[in-house]
Amino acid sequence: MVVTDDKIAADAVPVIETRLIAKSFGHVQALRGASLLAYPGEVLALIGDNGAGKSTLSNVIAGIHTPDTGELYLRGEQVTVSSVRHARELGIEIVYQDLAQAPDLSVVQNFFFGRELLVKGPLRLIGRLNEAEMKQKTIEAMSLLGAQVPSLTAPVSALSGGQRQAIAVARAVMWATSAIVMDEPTAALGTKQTAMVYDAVRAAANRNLAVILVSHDIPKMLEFADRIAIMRHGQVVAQMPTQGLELVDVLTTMLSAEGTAA
Ligand SMILES: Nc1ncnc2c1ncn2[C@@H]1O[C@H](COP(=O)(O)OP(=O)(O)OP(=O)(O)O)[C@@H](O)[C@H]1O
Repeated sequence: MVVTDDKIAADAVPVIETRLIAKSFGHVQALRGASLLAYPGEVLALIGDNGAGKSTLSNVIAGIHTPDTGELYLRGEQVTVSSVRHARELGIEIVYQDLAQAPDLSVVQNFFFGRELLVKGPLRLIGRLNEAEMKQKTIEAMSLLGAQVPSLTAPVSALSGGQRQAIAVARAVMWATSAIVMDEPTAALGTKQTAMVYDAVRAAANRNLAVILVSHDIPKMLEFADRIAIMRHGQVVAQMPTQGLELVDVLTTMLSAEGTAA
């Protein structure tokens, strides 16, 4: 079931579309024909019971897993995403729940990890990092999201979980040009820190990225997300706008949708 949303123009092209993606791990069929649409400027919550396939589908979009069958489309063009690096080249970033960052590196170094800017200019400077420009770009990205940290040069291990996660979101926003996939980005956080990350997520969507947000917090997703996609047994069984949607509707759909794919 796909319920159309008034906010999405009828001719809008999804940033991300998965069509009938299947993925098995040994004998476990994690995805059995998962079809999902994510549009620019929206937060799409991906919900479902444990083992429904949310992380696997996210990981396929982010290039971590290669699907066995099925297709992935980026702005209407079919793509084969061969690695996380390739996904990044296509403008798709992933933010993990485990605050995956290099703890001993600074905020700036984490922002530019693997993508360091080098000084341009005379031969004697070749190979040197352009620390001033990297710092400036980091400040811009953080302020864009309203994220604040005590120091950009201290190791990230010295920061709170919320600050680190806000950095991870800001970093993804800085590099993403199409979509950000977030797998339970607030799972390890307290209330205040969670609010900080949600603010950063909304700011990302406001920059016209599609944000696919895996979450177990259905009430929060009903309030926060623009649309919700429900997964069950490796399929997306419903996608609908959250406006006017009640928790009971979602739970009913989750329970009654067995065997029907979107
Ligand atoms: N790397 C893997 N190796 C083997 N089985 C896996 C692997 N990743 C996922 N699975 C299995 O695939 C199924 C779907 O898992 P997935 O993590 O995608 O579900 P999920 O909806 O994200 O669950 P949860 O909410 O518990 O995180 C599960 O049965 C899981 O055990």
